[in-house]
Amino acid sequence: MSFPVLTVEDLNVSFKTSKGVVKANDGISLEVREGEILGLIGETGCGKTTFGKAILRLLSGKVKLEGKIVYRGTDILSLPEKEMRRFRGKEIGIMLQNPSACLNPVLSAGRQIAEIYRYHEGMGKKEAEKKAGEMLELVGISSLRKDDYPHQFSGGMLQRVMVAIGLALRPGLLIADEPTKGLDTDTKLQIAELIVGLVRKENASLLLVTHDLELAGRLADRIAVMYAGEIVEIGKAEEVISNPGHPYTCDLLHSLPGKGLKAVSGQIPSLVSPPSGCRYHPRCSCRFEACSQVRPELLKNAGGRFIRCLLSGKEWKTENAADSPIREQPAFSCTEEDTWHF
Ligand SMILES: Nc1ncnc2c1ncn2[C@@H]1O[C@H](COP(=O)(O)OP(=O)(O)OP(=O)(O)O)[C@@H](O)[C@H]1O
Ligand code: NI
Repeated sequence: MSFPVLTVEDLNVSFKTSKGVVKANDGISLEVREGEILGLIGETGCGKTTFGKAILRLLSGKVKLEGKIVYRGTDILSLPEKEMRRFRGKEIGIMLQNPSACLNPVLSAGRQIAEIYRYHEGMGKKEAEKKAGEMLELVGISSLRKDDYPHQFSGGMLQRVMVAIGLALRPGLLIADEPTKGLDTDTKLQIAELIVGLVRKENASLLLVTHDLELAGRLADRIAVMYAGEIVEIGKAEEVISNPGHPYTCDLLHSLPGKGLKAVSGQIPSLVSPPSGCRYHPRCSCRFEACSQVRPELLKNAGGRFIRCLLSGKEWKTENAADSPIREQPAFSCTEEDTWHF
């Protein structure tokens, strides 16, 4: 098994807001391994972008970060800001959501890429522009368009520019936050395949943040499922998709167009005061009494899958019966006859 390049341990991220403290990431632990594509999925507001940005310390506002983030031996949370600026893009690249907001509207695409080489690698103007042109070609844009401004590109083309920026310094890990959002189906797949192809060619790793489970199922090696600031399941992509271990993953699968389009019922929970016990219990069709009282841990099962659900644990306890399990529950199983394939 390949070794982890990024290890996140017990990451807590909270924002102080007028409505209270938002715990956007609550005890997240996961690793991204060398050469792997890890899909991070979950509904809107569950904390995916917060997680991606926390890795590169890009969060702003009244934010508190606790835990450990280590990339190839570098403890990111204790790097001085000056070193952090060198680290971003060079060691870990990031493509943030919404290219038109990330790109500078008054600089040409080529110039924005060239600036990266000038800043990080001290290249002269000519050389940096030549490299920028090569990078554009690599992502499928003619270098003849290097002097075009962001508004002259289509949505798909702008995403290609973002890919060029994210990979300009050949980082070992790329974080791509919803890189296909707002694109039509064909373009979506083209962009996702472009990113995956380039990452694989470099033997780099990819953290693919998306709420598109189908895309993650198709392209990722492993999938991590997030719910209300927590990871509820991590496992091999084909296993998570063919046999979801958490009721939430199962419900997400049923919400896909080809699988019934049954939206996950109930409300997305508040991250200021999340539900007690298992955070998914108010929406879970498999819940039993203990689910509202006992907070399940993320436990590894015999198949190497991590699942945070009382139904997948062998024994569980409630506050009232601290010493003995009240009863054994059958393991959760997703009620779907045909198997899932992407
Ligand atoms: N700078 C901030 N200040 C205050 N709250 C924030 C900030 N950034 C994010 N949040 C809150 O943290 C929670 C998680 O947001 P986040 O953007 O990480 O979710 P997400 O899973 O990426 O959602 P989406 O799929 O919509 O992009 C939300 O409740 C959001 O309102
Ligand atoms: Ni997001």
